[in-house]
Amino acid sequence: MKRFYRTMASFHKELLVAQLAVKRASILTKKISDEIAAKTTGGISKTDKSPVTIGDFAAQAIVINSILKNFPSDEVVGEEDSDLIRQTPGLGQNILEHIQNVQNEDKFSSDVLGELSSIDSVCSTIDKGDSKGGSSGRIWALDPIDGTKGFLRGDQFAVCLALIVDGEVQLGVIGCPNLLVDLSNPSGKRGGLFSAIRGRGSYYQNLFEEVKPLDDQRRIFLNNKVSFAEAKVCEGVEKGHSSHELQALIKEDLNIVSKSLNLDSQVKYCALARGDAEIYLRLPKDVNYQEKIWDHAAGNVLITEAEGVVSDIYGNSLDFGKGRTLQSQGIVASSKTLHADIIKTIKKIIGENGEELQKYC
Ligand SMILES: Nc1ncnc2c1ncn2[C@@H]1O[C@H](COP(=O)(O)OS(=O)(=O)O)[C@@H](OP(=O)(O)O)[C@H]1O
Ligand SMILES: [Mg+2]
Ligand SMILES: [Mg+2]
Ligand SMILES: [Mg+2]
Repeated sequence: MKRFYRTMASFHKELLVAQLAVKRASILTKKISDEIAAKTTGGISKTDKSPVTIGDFAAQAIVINSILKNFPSDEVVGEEDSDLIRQTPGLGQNILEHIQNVQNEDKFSSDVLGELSSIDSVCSTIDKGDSKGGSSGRIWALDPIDGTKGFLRGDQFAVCLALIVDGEVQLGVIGCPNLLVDLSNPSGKRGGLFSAIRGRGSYYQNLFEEVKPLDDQRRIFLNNKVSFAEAKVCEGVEKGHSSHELQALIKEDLNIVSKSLNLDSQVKYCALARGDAEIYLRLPKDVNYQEKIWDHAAGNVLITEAEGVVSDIYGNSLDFGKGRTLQSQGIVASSKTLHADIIKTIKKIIGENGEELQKYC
């Protein structure tokens, strides 16, 4: 019965809510990103020393409020919590002001998304992202700003939202406020909205235009006609998030000659899905690091629905039903035609079961 429900589900309402909420959060974060680029604002450190900004908190509040207004029984796995806001004088007021500004600017979406009007409701909404995840029920995975380090540099970042049903990602929406519409035109327009529904395909439209029905958006695919000699690779920017050393060895072994595209956040998945590159390598920098589900859920369905493949570094598909983390190592996403050879090369370098992996971490 569950399987029947899944194949019949269209997720139309979920998609509309997700797209409008991601767009609203993207307008807000883009404004802050531009202020950061102009050096008028900055970030704060969490207890684990990773960065967080008013943008992360405000975006999480907006998106969770929108989801729970429409689907009150759903759960959310969100990256942030409100502890720091409650401990820092003035922070809550600052976040609320940003939220209210975007609600005014984006007023016509308020019928669907609702509005937040107090610091208390902002904090309690952020804390509703505390689901433990798991393999049953409807659970949204939210990264309000993925690539916070990129965001703080004025580079790439993304607002990422996915719906996981019974452990399987069914829908993903990613807003990329700083992504060029055309990578070959650096002074051109920016802003991409990427959406995918399992069984329906992956789609793209300009982020800052009115959200269109899927059929009026551009259907996108990975480039499946490219050899390693022509292939372009996406890698992260931060050397602490993936092993650039090991990635260089893999590229060398596969005779990949083109210069990598270094992009923060799930924008890497979006670049592949749009055909800007064919391979995404994320080899672990720490053997014990567990990737978070919100860092990969939306990108996962975007790639598979664009006729690509995503796996861990051993070629196994990713399991989004294990909790708040993926209990696997690293990520390899690529065109179908290239994936098996990439995994073969990785195993040749690190060993069939990663016996040599530690050397590169
Ligand atoms: N050690 C380690 N290994 C792997 N990943 C880590 C690690 N530490 C942090 N993170 C997560 O990386 C998320 C950002 O990933 P990016 O793809 O933007 O990184 S990068 O492009 O390589 O710089 C980042 O997400 P955000 O916090 O949302 O920015 C983290 O969840
Ligand atoms: Mg973070
Ligand atoms: Mg992230
Ligand atoms: Mg984040």
